[in-house]
Amino acid sequence: MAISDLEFPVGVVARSHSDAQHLASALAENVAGALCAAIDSHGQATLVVSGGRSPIAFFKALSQQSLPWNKVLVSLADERWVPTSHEDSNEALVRRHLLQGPAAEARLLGLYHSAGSLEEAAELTEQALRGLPVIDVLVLGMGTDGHTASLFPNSPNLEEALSENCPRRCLPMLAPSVPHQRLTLTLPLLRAARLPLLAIEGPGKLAVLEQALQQDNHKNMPISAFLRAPLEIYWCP
Ligand SMILES: O=C(O)[C@H](O)[C@@H](O)[C@H](O)[C@H](O)COP(=O)(O)O
Repeated sequence: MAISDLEFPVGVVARSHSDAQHLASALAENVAGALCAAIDSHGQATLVVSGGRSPIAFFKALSQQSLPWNKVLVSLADERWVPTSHEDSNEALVRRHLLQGPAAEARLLGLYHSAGSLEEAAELTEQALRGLPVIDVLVLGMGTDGHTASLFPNSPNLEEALSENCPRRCLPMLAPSVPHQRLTLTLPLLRAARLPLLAIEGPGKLAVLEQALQQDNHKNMPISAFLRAPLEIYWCP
């Protein structure tokens, strides 16, 4: 099966790439172009990316793009509630693979805060995110359970985080995989992105995407809350 076999809502564009490196290069060029357009339009650009393993090639390709990186603010769709020195930290991943070379000049608004509890940390992140402009470019990933960001099925707070009028920008979440404690941006903030992109790889995730399209159940497969216009999907076998 290929992504061209799937039926998407109007306004959702899905493209297949020959392999992970070609996907990463195409995604990096598209994101760089959108960041430049945002800077031309309103003087700065806000990029929100996801963590995990898949984005590393994309981060490396994007970091080498020539653009006014000093006018770019980078933040995260979610974070593991671990110190930024921890190997599982998404902030550390972004600093290690994206904020290098030309992109080292970008500013980073991380989500991690040390606190007595995950809930207290989420409150601190909520305050910090009050300064986040409208997201110009959002790059989401997807897990094989249909989660995106840290919007995990069956997680406490999921219903609130997926609410269209959720008053919070950030909520604490629990993941089935370690590190269990997470911080996630919520649906209204993510959905307000001017250019939302989804990057997934492999036949397994394509099957999950097909299931999410068929079920259209945000609680069971949170990714389905984002399978709507405008969305560009990048996939490779
Ligand atoms: O913190 C994270 O892990 C990500 O933000 C998460 O939402 C990721 O996008 C998916 O879990 C896919 O991860 P992989 O790219 O590693 O499959």
